[in-house]
Amino acid sequence: MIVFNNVSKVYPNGTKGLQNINLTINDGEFVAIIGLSGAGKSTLLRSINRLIPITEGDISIDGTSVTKASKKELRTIRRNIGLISQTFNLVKRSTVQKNVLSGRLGYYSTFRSIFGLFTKEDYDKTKQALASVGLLDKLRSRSDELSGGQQQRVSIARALVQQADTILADEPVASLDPITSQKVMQDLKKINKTMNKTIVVNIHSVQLAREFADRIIALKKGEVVFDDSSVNLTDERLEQIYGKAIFEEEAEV
Ligand SMILES: Nc1ncnc2c1ncn2[C@@H]1O[C@H](COP(=O)(O)OP(=O)(O)OP(=O)(O)O)[C@@H](O)[C@H]1O
Repeated sequence: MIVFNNVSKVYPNGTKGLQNINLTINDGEFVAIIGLSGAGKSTLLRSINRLIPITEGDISIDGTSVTKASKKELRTIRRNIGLISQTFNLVKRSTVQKNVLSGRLGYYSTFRSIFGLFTKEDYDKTKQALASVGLLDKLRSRSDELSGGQQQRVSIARALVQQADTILADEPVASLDPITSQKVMQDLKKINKTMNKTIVVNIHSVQLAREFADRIIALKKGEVVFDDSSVNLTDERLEQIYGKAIFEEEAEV
């Protein structure tokens, strides 16, 4: 369970990224965060694993404060949170196998990680994870030989071998075509349902948010302006979040 308690973030230049956020994300939920560019989606998502430090309030996971965690505690917290981003963050010249294996690094001391001393179990887990995103046949391919959608699925596999309970996905489909976006979202949904992982995804597409998320949280200027089941995201609420322009844009598509 992820709990935001009166959380605010003011960037050093004075920009308010988040304003007094109170939220509870339960285990196994699939949550989409929507809102205009600059609304605070990335700030919210990246504050969960303290990639962005908050300036007020507290964020806790299963009762442990992320905000107050020591370096060592933070390492353990981060091991339990997979992060998927728009740019996939793969080592492009490395094989798919090596990229996925790197998800195991959080379990090892620096020494072992430098020398890549992985166990048979690590290799088996890598295969399983790649199979679950339909990419086992790419095990030995170089990552930059894969399409964008395949690379994103490799990054999902890396999060899976990490055996994290929570997966944060920051615009995971922003650079993918509509069909590939659907496939990646389906993979995330499958992981959510079959492995009971908590998924929090920042997404610009309201349509995909509605289709895949159980719960939608909308931000506007750093504040939560909608937090409800996807089915309750009516046109009226959408207009409050995005303004009238959203309907004009949808009509153009
Ligand atoms: N490092 C930073 N320094 C100063 N201001 C920042 C910084 N990062 C983000 N901001 C500001 O904080 C606000 C929230 O930004 P954030 O990136 O969280 O929005 P977002 O909803 O994820 O936007 P997008 O959809 O464009 O990614 C914006 O006004 C942004 O300009």
